[in-house]
Amino acid sequence: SIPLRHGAHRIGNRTDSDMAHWRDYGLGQFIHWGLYAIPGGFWHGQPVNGAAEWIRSSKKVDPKEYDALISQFNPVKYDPVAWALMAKNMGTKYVTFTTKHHDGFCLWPSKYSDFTIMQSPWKKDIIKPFVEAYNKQGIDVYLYFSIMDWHNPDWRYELKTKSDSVAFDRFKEFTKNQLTELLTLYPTTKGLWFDGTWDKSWKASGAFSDELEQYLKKLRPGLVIGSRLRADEKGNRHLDANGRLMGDYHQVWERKIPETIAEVKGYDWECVMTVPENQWGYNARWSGHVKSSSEIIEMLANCVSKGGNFVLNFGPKGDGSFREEEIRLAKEIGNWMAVNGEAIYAAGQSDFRKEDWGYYTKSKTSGKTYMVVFNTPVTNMLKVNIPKNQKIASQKLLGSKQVLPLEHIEGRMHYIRLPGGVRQQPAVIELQLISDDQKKELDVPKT
Ligand SMILES: COc1ccc([C@H]2[C@H](O)[C@H](O)[C@H](C)N2C)cc1
Repeated sequence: SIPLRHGAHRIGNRTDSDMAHWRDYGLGQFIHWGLYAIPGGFWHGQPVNGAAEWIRSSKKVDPKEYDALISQFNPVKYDPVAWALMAKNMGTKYVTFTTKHHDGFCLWPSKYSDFTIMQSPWKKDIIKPFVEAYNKQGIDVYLYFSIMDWHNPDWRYELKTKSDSVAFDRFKEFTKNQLTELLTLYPTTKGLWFDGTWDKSWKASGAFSDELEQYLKKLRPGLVIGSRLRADEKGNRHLDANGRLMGDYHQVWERKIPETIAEVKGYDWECVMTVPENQWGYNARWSGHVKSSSEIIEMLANCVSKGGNFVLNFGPKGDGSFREEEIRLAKEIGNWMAVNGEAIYAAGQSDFRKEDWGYYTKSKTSGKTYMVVFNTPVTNMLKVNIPKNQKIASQKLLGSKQVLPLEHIEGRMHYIRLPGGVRQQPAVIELQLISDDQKKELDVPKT
């Protein structure tokens, strides 16, 4: 292998309890909120193509004109307690919240910037009440932080000259100071979600990114940081020059889910997903396909069946309220999670062979296996191929606890009959399994 000083420092996944807790989340919420929510995808009354939180860049807005949005940021409907309750009712276990997106606007009172919530009419810390409200609901908080900062004059896309490097050295110091602020002001933060690290300047700063990660983890032992922060000294991201993951989990899954378990490569991972095709910040005009709760629940089960977490994004409006579609989605997902959460929470990949009707998950706590059924066959007969020396002791529909008929076909092939009827959401069947020898004991007639 290639000798690296700033590549992966660990072979395999983290084995500590903080990471085990992260693995068990199942369902998370992402929230993108900032100045971009004010224009909401429109500029001078015209819709702007691209993601709403990128409007400054995609519309090539004059920085002074864009930054002037700060004088309009007065979110009178911002209610972090209500936000946290909506997340709780959705069944959310962790939330990732934008502290600073690419535009450089800080939602916390940073001492190192003149472009923060304190210079807006709101004049109060947004992050602190958010963290308190979510933690009160038992939801862990992760902070999103964009390294790329369009507002900071020391930001560079690439380091061409000596003066570029001098400026970028100031920028790196600024970055480290802001991250220190965040971990100090919000000590219950469980992890940092980095973004804006694809440019040449950062890819040339592998050593710094490595030292920064080690510094942050020393400041907050147990902190969870994914693979979007680091570059190795050769400019590789996510995987180092030896193909090893740099970071605690794989963050490549942005609006995409691994097709096969092989693509997961055994790493911890999460998928982050938007409701419309590609809008993270509030956009007044959602065009293209908007996902239904059924589609989202299918993605959630898909991720958990492959050992990952699924994080759904919400983009509050400039005034701090949520749009109707997102409120409805949170409710519908929450209704399903209330009945079927045991198939998602502290669950992961099962050893059953994947079938067409949907996904298997396996609970790490109950040991039970779950069938999350999306595509009911016309026969209502669900194929189940039981792994070697295992037997199904019971098969019940979650929610109704109804025992379903099990028919042995041949060998390890069985059918479970799903009750007919039209369903809006996937059905979940709980399988209680026992090993063959256990079954023999059970079969021995009591003397
Ligand atoms: C260049 O393509 C990009 C760049 C950045 C993103 C940002 C989005 O603004 C959002 O913050 C997402 C999590 N992030 C990857 C998305 C696509």
